[in-house]
Amino acid sequence: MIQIKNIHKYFRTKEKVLHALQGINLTIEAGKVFGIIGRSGAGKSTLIRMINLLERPDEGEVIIDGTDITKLSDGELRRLRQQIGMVFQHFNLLNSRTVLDNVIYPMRIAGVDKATRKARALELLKLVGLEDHIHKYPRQLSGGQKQRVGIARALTMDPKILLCDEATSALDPETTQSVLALLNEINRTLGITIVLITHSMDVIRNICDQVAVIDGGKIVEQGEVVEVFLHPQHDTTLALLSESGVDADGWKLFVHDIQGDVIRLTYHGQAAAEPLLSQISQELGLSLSIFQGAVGKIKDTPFGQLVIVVNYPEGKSIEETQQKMQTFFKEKNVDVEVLQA
Ligand SMILES: Nc1ncnc2c1ncn2[C@@H]1O[C@H](COP(=O)(O)OP(=O)(O)OP(=O)(O)O)[C@@H](O)[C@H]1O
Repeated sequence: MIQIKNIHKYFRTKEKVLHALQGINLTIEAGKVFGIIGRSGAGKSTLIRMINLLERPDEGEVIIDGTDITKLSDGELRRLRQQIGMVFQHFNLLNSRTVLDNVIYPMRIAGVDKATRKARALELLKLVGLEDHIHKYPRQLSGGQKQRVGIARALTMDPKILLCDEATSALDPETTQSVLALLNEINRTLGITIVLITHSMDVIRNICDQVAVIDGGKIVEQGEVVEVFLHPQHDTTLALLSESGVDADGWKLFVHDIQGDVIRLTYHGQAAAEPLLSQISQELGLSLSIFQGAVGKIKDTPFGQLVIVVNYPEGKSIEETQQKMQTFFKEKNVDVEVLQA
């Protein structure tokens, strides 16, 4: 487990002092994929680099499996860093060395014997799907292939933690998907904790279990990805979601044409597979129209979010029908918000 406790970081330049991280607290459970999202300059890189102390905090603690790593000696820190792999946005490969040599390199520095390091490199290059490219040089590879080399290299010392610093930002959408799928597989099969930073909600939605939203050096929202996606609280989260096409307020465009109650239904898991709308409309004689909808997957969880307009049948108590509708959705674990009545 990684615990970041009340971290502060200041950058001092000639002109000013910048308070880049302002009291960050995070708990990252072992074996999870944890995403940190924020805009440019929010403090993401500074924060992720605290986890292997490439950046040192001015205040606060970074505790990994019970040890405050800010208190380690240089030798202890060197050993700890071997357990923390890192993947970079621009791959950071050695251009004059082959793919195989790039992966062997960190093991050579760590003093692993020749036969072991070659066998391990070949095994990892197979894992990332590059067994046919081992004698090529980085310039002969696509962006996605270069990142796969970066990932293989990060895994050489059997790390417990993999830090991904904007690992897919330089890649096109299709290649991004395949690299994220690889990271997902590594997390699942090897049980490695992954911490990634990104400015893309799609990356978070695809592979993260938990997310923290950082803005101006502070965490403004954090939680399970499903919760943060479906019930965002902070303006920054809403803005980031809206930029990635999840616009919770689109229905307002039609507000003047709407007659009836406007209701947002949010559901995930089992409820996504049930014909809830036809069931409730038949049971209570409701007239329902869908004004806005999003259905999809958040990591492995199917979800749906619908904005519907409800008109109640004549001759029955509206309050009673509303009550029955609320009870029905509650029993099905569907969250109901009345947006306009
Ligand atoms: N070594 C440094 N010296 C001075 N200021 C720095 C230094 N490193 C980062 N900063 C400043 O700290 C703030 C946070 O930077 P950081 O790189 O962590 O943000 P980020 O969210 O990763 O941004 P990006 O997405 O653009 O990489 C920024 O205002 C940045 O200019």
